[in-house]
Amino acid sequence: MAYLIDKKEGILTFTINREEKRNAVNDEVMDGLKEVITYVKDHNDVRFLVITGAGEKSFCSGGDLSVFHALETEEQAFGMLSKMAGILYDLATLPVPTIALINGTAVGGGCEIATACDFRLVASHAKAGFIQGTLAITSGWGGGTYLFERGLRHDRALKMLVDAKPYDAQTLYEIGWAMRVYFEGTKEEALNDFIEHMSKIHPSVHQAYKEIELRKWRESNMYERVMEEVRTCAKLWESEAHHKAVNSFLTKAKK
Ligand SMILES: CC[C@@H](C(=O)O)C(=O)SCCNC(=O)CCNC(=O)[C@H](O)C(C)(C)COP(=O)(O)OP(=O)(O)OC[C@H]1O[C@@H](n2cnc3c(N)ncnc32)[C@H](O)[C@@H]1OP(=O)(O)O
Repeated sequence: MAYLIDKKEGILTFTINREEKRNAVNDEVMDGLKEVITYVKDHNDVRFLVITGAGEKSFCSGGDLSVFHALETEEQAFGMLSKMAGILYDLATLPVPTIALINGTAVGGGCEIATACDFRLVASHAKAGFIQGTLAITSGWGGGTYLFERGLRHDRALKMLVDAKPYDAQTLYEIGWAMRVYFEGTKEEALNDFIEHMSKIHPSVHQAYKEIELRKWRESNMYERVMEEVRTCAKLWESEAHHKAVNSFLTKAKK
């Protein structure tokens, strides 16, 4: 199975389970993520939604290029990008705190998933970056739009996007993208430590604080802004430069 779902004591954990592909996102992962988000929306027994990746190497390496490389035109790319952008918008607007438990490398769309979450807990060996620029595209799942909403200094957020390279955990903490870096123990221990105090607060309080942020997003047309980001990426997607870069990654991997 491309993903695992676990629910214990109000913590719903979604694990991308494609270690051999560095937890790249395919349609099955997208559909699984949609399923858990819908569950959280429709039930009141979830206090925290946690997203993580299987193994220690990777949180998520973004879209599965071996699958999505088949999408050639702007229109075809828009279909895939807008599907995942819609899922991440639903994730970002959930009424419960969401936590990206970053157990390893988070690049491309993986960095977007993490940025759509409220909190980013990062393993000290992990790296993260919006590497889409190296493929001659921008972020296309809304991640750029979320990054500018996450309170990082504007120059740091913009640099992270235009650098298009993975940053180490210390740098991610210094620029304000990572909330905490964990150095020892398991990721589960790091998570438990992180939510210990929050768990004691009544869920209605968490919900009320999240609503404050969501009100601001609705007023500033957040959904429309995310979809504009998707359109921009879809336009770049059909360029020769993009297809050449992806082809080069896929053929390099096979050598
Ligand atoms: C499509 C949406 C778009 C968006 O809107 O954001 C994106 O997500 S674009 C970004 C797509 N992602 C990438 O470009 C990252 C590609 N991967 C890597 O750079 C590296 O794999 C890594 C994540 C830094 C890990 O490096 P390493 O540990 O050295 O592993 P390998 O490179 O050897 O990979 C092992 C294995 O996994 C396959 N793989 C990795 N990432 C992807 C991917 N995103 N899509 C498909 N396959 C991927 C890689 O090809 C290797 O496969 P095999 O050769 O068959 O073992």
